[in-house]
Amino acid sequence: MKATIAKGASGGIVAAPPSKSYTIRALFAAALAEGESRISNPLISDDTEAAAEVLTQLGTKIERNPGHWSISGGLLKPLHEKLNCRQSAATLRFLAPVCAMLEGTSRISFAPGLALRPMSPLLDVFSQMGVPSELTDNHLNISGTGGRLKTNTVTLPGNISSQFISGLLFAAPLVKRGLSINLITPAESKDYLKMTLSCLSHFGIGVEANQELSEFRVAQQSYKPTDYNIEGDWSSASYFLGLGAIAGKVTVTGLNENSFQADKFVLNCLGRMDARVNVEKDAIIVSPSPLQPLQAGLNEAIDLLPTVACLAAVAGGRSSLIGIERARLKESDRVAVVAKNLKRMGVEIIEEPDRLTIGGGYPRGAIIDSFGDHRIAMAFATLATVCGDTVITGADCVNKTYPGFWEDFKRAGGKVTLSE
Ligand SMILES: O=C(O)C1=C[C@@H](OP(=O)(O)O)[C@@H](O)[C@H](O)C1
Ligand SMILES: C=C(OP(=O)(O)O)C(=O)O
Repeated sequence: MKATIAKGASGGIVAAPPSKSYTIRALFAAALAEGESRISNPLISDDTEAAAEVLTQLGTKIERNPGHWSISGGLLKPLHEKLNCRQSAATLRFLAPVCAMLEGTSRISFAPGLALRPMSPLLDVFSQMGVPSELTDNHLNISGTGGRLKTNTVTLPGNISSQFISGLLFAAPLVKRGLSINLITPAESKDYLKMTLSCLSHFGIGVEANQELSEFRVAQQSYKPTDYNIEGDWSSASYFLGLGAIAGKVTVTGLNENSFQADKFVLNCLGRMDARVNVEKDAIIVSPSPLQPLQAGLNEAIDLLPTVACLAAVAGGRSSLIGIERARLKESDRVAVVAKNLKRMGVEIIEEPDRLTIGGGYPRGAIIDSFGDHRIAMAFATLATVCGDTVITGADCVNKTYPGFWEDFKRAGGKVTLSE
């Protein structure tokens, strides 16, 4: 599908969709809790459907009602059909450790693109545990040992993906005599770990963690069923907060100002760029104004790279974004793809392994290759409102986390034509 973007966006009001990361966390916690849990305002997208599907295949009952899902969990057992994580790395990295704690073999599959993303740190942990696993292309077989491990202390790096640690934290309560997790390099994306700890606590799981989030102790314990409301997604909201800053006044509702979500950092970036931001009780209003260049480290809000790079492309000066190397390990090599597409728009850009230097100015219309990456498509749709004459290819990739994006883009006054 192609999205053709015309110049200008008059602005409007957009309700932030529910958080993808919290929806997947709540689904896993509810599936591990024996009894009935209720998840209100779940995100329905390809990633969350993948999580719901694999958990259903393991025995979770999910009843879909208007506005909430009722989850009957607690009795997970591997079947013999493939557990397909699709493109969702969070689903894969949370599912694999849980399957390692079940009795019997789980056969996991995932989209070819996901096979290009790191999994070895988790496989190394399974080897430490004495849990046999076998990864071939986009298939992962795990012979679960029912929580009986060779060791109750495991180590792994913290600077490749926080999802490995989150996945181990979800599985840890199932381990006989509990599990200790020690990071051999400092954790990055720490806010995502805070999201995991917060979700676990809500479902009755206590975790002892040190201040640096480099050591975790989890006793063997049972998840407790509960009700859980999903807050608005700051990553998805970032595109419309940015649109307000560069095109037309946008009001975004449904965001939690005190959220643990990493991408709340977009407010910090907008503020430092002199954007006109007004935070009200249940609304954030951003109005167009000349933007200042930005020097920022994004290693703790890695999904913001496309959004912030596109804002920097219209700032009055040269911006520098560092701490971005992990963005090369996402649905695309986002550093390279952002650089390639900004160059196509005539934006001056220097790409280095862990830094993008962006000369702000006046981007021109171009053909933007999303490389199938939802965050590339959404960020460049925002930028394209300043110049128009832009076609984004593979525009349906937004379905991974934001199926309603193009409708909301129009709601924010954006002018887009979708075609095959
Ligand atoms: O735990 C999560 O829900 C996520 C963690 C982040 O990954 P990393 O920790 O690998 O950076 C982020 O990129 C991803 O979109 C969602
Ligand atoms: C990288 C992302 O998700 P995941 O790692 O779960 O595939 C994302 O949503 O940008």
